[in-house]
Amino acid sequence: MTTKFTQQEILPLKTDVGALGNRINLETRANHNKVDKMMTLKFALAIRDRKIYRQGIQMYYHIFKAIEFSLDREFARADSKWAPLLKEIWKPAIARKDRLFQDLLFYYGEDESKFSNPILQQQIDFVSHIKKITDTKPYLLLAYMHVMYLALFAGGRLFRSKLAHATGLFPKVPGKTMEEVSLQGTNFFRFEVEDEDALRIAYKRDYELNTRNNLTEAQKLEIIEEAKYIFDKNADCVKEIESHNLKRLRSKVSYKVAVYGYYSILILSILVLCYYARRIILNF
Ligand code: HEM
Repeated sequence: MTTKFTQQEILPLKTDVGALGNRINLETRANHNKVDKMMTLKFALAIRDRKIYRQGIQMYYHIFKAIEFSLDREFARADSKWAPLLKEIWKPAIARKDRLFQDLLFYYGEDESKFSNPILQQQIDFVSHIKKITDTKPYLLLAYMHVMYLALFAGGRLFRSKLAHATGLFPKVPGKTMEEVSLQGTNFFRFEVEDEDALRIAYKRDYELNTRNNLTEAQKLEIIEEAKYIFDKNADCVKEIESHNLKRLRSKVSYKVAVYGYYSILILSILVLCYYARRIILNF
């Protein structure tokens, strides 16, 4: 992509409250701030531990896979009223499912069976919600197309710069530099285009052009409500990963306590037995 757009020419000003994207941002500010604070903390931990990091991107794999499945399903419907509008906005370079798949293969040692289906309940519920709700109301995909994909150009960029310095995340691979290895595990945050900003602006422009006059006010309000739900579900899924890890850690600790406890009691009993046996023998 070579075209350079100037932001002022193409995009609605942030103060333009008629633009659906701006309305979503305004109405979800509190939800965004909550998820932003939570994820900044969790991300700092995740990039120190490969296992936690891959759980995080696995969650996003399932979410983006469900969105892109639902988009493709709509595009394939010959009689779809919404497919032409959605196609005007959608850009194949923005798709994330396949890139996350590549990252996950890297982190799970090429074993697809370890991540192909969600196992945590919040993720299972969110995925089934996305597929179901967009089946009957395809225009709700517009909430996902704004919230999930534009996040990549804002918070996603911050994540990418932090990832570049997260050397502990990447394994040492003989014959490869750390930079080469890190490229294999960070496809999610990169776009295969010449000019990433041009992609973002074209996407936002087409979103605005196609949503301003082609939706009823009631549909716009539903999209805004769905956007709030998306932020809240993101937070729920992150919280669930944390409590899942805590549970596993606790069960490991209690297992150790149980095992060590058993051996300690055994050794103590042997010592007590020896002590009394010695006393009995000495008394004879
Ligand atoms: C550590 C986590 C995050 C940080 C630091 C962060 C940061 C940011 C920043 C700096 C902006 C630009 C604000 C502006 O231009 O006025 C932004 C916008 C945005 N973020 Fe986040 N964000 C985070 C997480 C998320 C998540 C998890 C989502 C979605 C689930 C999200 C969705 C969005 C959206 C939709 C926008 C508006 C983009 C646009 O209109 O172009 N963010 N974020």
